[in-house]
This record gives sequence, C-alpha cells and structure tokens, in this order.
Amino acid sequence: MNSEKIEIFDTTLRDGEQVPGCKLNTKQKLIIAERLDKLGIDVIEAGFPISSPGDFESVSEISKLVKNAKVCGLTRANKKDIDTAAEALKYAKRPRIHTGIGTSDSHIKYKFNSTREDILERAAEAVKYAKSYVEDVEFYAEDAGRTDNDYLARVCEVAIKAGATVLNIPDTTGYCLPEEYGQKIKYLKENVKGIEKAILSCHCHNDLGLATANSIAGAINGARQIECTINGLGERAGNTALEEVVMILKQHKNLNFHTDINSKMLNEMSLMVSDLMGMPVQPNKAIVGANAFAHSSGIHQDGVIKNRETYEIIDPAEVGVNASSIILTARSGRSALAYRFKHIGYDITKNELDFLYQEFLKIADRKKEVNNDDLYMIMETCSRKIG
Ligand SMILES: CC(=O)SCCNC(=O)CCNC(=O)[C@H](O)C(C)(C)COP(=O)(O)OP(=O)(O)OC[C@H]1O[C@@H](n2cnc3c(N)ncnc32)[C@H](O)[C@@H]1OP(=O)(O)O
Ligand SMILES: CC(C)C(=O)C(=O)O
Repeated sequence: MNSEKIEIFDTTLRDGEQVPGCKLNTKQKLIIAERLDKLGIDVIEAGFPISSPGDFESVSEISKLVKNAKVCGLTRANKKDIDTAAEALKYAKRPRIHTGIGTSDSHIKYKFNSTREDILERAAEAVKYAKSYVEDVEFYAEDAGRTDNDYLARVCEVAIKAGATVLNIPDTTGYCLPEEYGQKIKYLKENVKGIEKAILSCHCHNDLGLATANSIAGAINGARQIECTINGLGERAGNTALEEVVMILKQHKNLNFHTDINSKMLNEMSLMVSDLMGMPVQPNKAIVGANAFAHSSGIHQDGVIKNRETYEIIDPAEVGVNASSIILTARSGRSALAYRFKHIGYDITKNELDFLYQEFLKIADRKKEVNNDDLYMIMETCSRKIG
C-alpha cells in the first residue's frame, strides 16, 4: 500500500526564534532558510512580519530566496497584521498566511475579554481577509489543546467556510496527553462539516515532554501536517522536534507515512541551528545529541561491536552521523578496550588484553573518560611488563 505523505511545516525561524537568546538577524535567517529548503521542508514559517522591521525584512528576503518550499508568515486575527504579512510575502513563489485567534475559554475570557460568538466572527473575518491576498491560508485555533471539542469544531467550520485550507490545532500549552490529542483530531475529522476541503495540522508544545508523542498521535488520527522545529526549539519547553518526527515516521514503516525530508542532513541542520542561535543541544537529545550514537557501558559496547543493531535502532549514517562511537569509561569491558586499541593500531592477544584491562581499570576509576593518550600510556607501561 502506498504510504501517505505528512507535510513538514518548519517553525524554527518563528516559534524557535521566540526562545530567549535565540534571536536571529536577517542574514542568519537566510542561511537557515536556504538549508531548510534543501532539507525538503514543505512549509517554512519565516517569521511574524508585523513584529518588527527586522522580521518584516527577514520574511521578505526569505520569500525572494526560497525555491521549493511554501513560505509562511504569522499574523493575529486583524487587518493590519494580515496587510503586513501579505506585503512581506509578496515575492514568495508559494506564499501562505497563517492567521488565527485563541479559542479556549481562558484565552477568550482573559486575553480578549470576549465571547465565543465574537471569536467565531473574528476568525471568519481574518481568514476571508487573508484569502483576499493569497490562496493558501492556514488558520490556527490557539490553545486548541484546552478548547472544548464541540466549540473547536464550530471554529474549524467557520474557518473552512471562509476559505482556510489548513487548520492548525495547537496544543499551545503542551497540556494534552497523546490519547487525548489524537482523539481531538479524530473528533474534528469526524464532526467538522467541510473538513475534506482542509488538512489538519499539529502544533504541539513540550511543557510535559509530550510534543512529539502528541504530534504522532495527531497524524495517526488524521492530521497530515506536523509543525516542528530543529532541535525542538520553541517557546518555553519548546516545540515538537523535527528530527524526531521525521525519524519516527521513517523507522515505523507500519504507520504507512512518509515525509520528503532528506534525513541525512539532520545532523548538520542541528549543528548549524545550534551554532547560529547560540543554543547548545543537550547531549542526550534524541537523534541529534552528541550521545545519540555513543556507547559507554561494556555490555552495550560488546553488543554493538558484534552487531550495531543490538543497541541501535537507527543507522547513524541515516541522519548524517559518520559512525557510532565507543567511549571508554570504568563501566567498559575488554571487548571495548580491544576495539579501541585496534583503532589506534594495536592488535592484542587475549592474554595481553587481560593484563592491559587491569591497568585500564586503575586509570578509568580515576577519570570520567579514558582517551587515546591514556591508551598509549597504558600500552607503554604494560609493554615493558608484558615484554
Ligand atoms: C502561541 C504563539 O506563539 S503566538 C506568537 C507569539 N509570538 C509573538 O508574540 C512574537 C511577536 N509579537 C510581537 O512582536 C508583539 O507582541 C506584537 C507586534 C504582535 C503586538 O505588540 P503590541 O501591539 O504591543 O501588543 P502586546 O504584545 O502588548 O499584546 C498583544 C495584543 O494582541 C492581542 N492578540 C493576541 N493574540 C491575538 C490574535 N490571535 N488575534 C488578535 N489579537 C490578538 C492581545 O489581546 C493584545 O491586545 P490588547 O493589547 O488589545 O489587549
Ligand atoms: C501561533 C500558534 C500556531 C502557536 O504558536 C501556538 O499556538 O503555540
């Protein structure tokens, strides 16, 4: 059976850039946008054009630069934001305006001091107005994760009727459980009149560490676009990590989904974004962390040396990492030690290995990691004794 495509909407340059300390200038945004386009992203959310003259310029320049992806600009549900986004996107080959409004009772009451009926009207007006500029209008129901499903379905209906082609269902506060978020998408698929005219999109935040799981649950239940960022960057605890979504869909073939992302570029993308944003990636980050393919305990190392698949579900080459690494620590065994000695040119016998291993453990117990210099020293000390 042919697999279905999940569109990848990258918001590194918009939601990712909202992270304190991660602000980018136009030149930096252009470097990232050019690589995102090569990576195979379907939609690049380039910024929030009304936000500042600098961000307007970034969206405008990215619109001129990007060849393949759709370029998207975010707006609130008002004319001035939409006018500004349309102006910034005017050079884009495939422009998208992303407009919307908060729909949870908390947002309606506290942010807007408004009513559900008024929000329905404002949603419809914004979509219609955006539609007067571009064909491709995405509508977001902010805080959809905490919005009552019946009301959310009404919001989606008015947005579709006004011309929205993508309906973004953000779990803005990262509150939902995967089952709950998946059921929300299913409910909308089954209860929104005209839903066949639009695709549903997941935009999940990571406040409870569930952003990726929720996005996958959304896809399983009918969403066909996932919004995500390189390294999972984004407001507060971040967004769904692009590299995680792409590799989950690739590894779990039974889900019967595919993306157009060139996974071999994931590692370089992660390093580039981390570098330009000045935001280090935690070493244990899935897929792109420095330790994602590093093995440091003896039993695992022995397994990986015999066959990589014993402890790795992804071939590192698939995500652009040269090879797995065997890190020597006091938890390593003889197998790893022999492997690393071989790596620096020493083929050792079993008896020699027993001897070298005892010396190795003395050093390993004093250090966090045993490096090649330590290995040369162990060899020099022991070769005198071994003879
Ligand atoms: C969930 C998200 O990530 S949404 C995107 C978040 N990103 C950003 O906010 C970054 C860009 N933001 C900005 O540069 C500024 O906040 C601006 C330019 C958008 C607005 O600045 P200001 O006009 O000074 O407004 P301020 O930020 O103080 O308050 C936001 C206003 O927008 C209103 N608003 C918020 N969301 C929406 C919406 N979707 N549609 C319409 N109005 C909205 C708020 O009610 C508030 O209006 P009020 O002042 O009448 O109460
Ligand atoms: C603007 C929307 C899409 C958003 O970022 C959110 O709700 O988290």
